[in-house]
Amino acid sequence: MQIVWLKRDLRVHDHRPLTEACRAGGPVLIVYVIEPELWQNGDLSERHARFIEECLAEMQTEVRRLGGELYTACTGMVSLLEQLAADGTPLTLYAHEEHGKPDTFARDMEVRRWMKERGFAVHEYPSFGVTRGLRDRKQFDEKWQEKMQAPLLPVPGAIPAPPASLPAVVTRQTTFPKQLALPGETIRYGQQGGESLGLETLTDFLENRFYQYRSHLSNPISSSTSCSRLSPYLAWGALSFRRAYQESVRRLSHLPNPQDRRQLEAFISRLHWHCHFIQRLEDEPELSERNMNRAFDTIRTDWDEDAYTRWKEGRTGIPFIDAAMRSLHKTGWINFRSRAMLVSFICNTLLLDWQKPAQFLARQFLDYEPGIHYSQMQMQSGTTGFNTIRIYNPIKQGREQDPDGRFIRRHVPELKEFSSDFIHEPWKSPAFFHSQYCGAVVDVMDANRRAREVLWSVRDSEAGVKEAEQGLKKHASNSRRKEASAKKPKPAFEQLSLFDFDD
Ligand SMILES: Cc1cc2nc3c(=O)[nH]c(=O)nc-3n(C[C@H](O)[C@H](O)[C@H](O)COP(=O)(O)OP(=O)(O)OC[C@H]3O[C@@H](n4cnc5c(N)ncnc54)[C@H](O)[C@@H]3O)c2cc1C
Repeated sequence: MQIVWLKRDLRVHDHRPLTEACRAGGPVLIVYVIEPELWQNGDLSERHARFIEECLAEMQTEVRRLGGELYTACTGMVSLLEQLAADGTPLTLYAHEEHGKPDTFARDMEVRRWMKERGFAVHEYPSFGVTRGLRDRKQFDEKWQEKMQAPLLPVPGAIPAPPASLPAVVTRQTTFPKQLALPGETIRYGQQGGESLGLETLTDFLENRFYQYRSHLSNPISSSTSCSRLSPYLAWGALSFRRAYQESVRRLSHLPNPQDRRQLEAFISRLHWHCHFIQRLEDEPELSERNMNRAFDTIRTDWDEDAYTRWKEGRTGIPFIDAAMRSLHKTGWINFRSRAMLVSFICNTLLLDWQKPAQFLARQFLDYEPGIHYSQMQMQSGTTGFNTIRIYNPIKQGREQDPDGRFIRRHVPELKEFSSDFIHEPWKSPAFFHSQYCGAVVDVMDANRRAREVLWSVRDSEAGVKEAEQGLKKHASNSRRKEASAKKPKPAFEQLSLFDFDD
């Protein structure tokens, strides 16, 4: 029996495991395994499950049209394999590589061991531009290009029927069992899953929406349409990453206007970053559980549950922070700048450790992708030791990105009546005490000053510098390494310039 093990690849086009399993002949079992242990690991939530269900429902229709069947099974993967092989049926497994935290790595190793011990073959294929077992980070770009240039695979012409009898745990349902009791709520105004919506989003972006991509990247309102909004489709594999890249490059080749080209080039460079950051976690999955630069282990040892709760609930009393958090609750998406600012606030301004906030944000981001997420958490809280330390002033950010306070008024109704003069610092208004809005959890200027001292003293310490050199060697891009070796003067304690997002 050929088994196509679906993971973060919920589509039928450009799907190598599906293509190869169909070519091999014999019955094909296409299965999405809902592994309760992984779903309880703290990063996954109800909104992810809904999005996956929507992807699976559409995929099932397509698979049936081609003669096959799609199943789900709620159990551990090894347990499923045991049940499938119980009657002596030989198994062959086809899957994409998954780039996750130590738990998915451990699970994959267990599956491989189990299959090998029984003489069953496992065929694993790269998911996008990340290379498993990359020996030298300098080879990353070349290997990325190779993968991106490979031709797209068509949807199989026909999918062989599934085996006649299957264990009871395998079902045709594409919904998650209620008893999993996943954390979080469904999204009220979010994106929906499915391959056709992923493709539609790509086409719409490349035809109509990319013209202001770079210019509006950090605006909290206009970025929601000027950004591609491809992230959940890429994260759950409802859209082939290679296809997104190839179609973007094709579109670029037909753009004569340099201004338009710059916008689209900025987008394409982010597709490269996608894999660059995921490669970090692939090379060192423990980065989801500890500081990259261990010198930072000596700080952020105190915990403030009250401040953490207020941050999670969008009740810090800092309007731009609260608007970003509440918007994220409702939609499952905020732009890069807002994500970075939320992390800077909790981990730098309030000096709390990044791990609990990382898990909380993972559950909120519909596009949760472990490799990007944990690499960015470490970058934004300064714990890589080789990236610029970014300590945002959310009041200044609010004035710059939301000058008239439209975004704030939309998400923080307590401030609806405040004029633009006071919307970013409502406590300065004589009317503040009549409002229902909470007082600020911290004096941002004082707290940021303290954070700078603490973070830079660790970064500049002997241990901090030594660790940073190792991290740079192992994880930084070629351009970042060259930049460091050119011994540029250390950046001043300033806000990040708009496009200085390089690793
Ligand atoms: C703390 C933090 C956590 C993040 N967690 C995630 C996450 O879990 N999943 C995720 O997809 N992105 C994450 N990002 C990166 C980025 O914010 C989102 O990719 C982007 O906002 C998604 O919207 P979009 O698809 O419209 O992006 P666009 O700007 O249109 O970019 C297109 C694609 O490029 C990739 N990309 C864009 N920006 C980055 C970046 N800075 N680093 C790596 N890849 C990038 C994504 O795949 C994105 O879908 C995080 C950023 C921060 C600061």
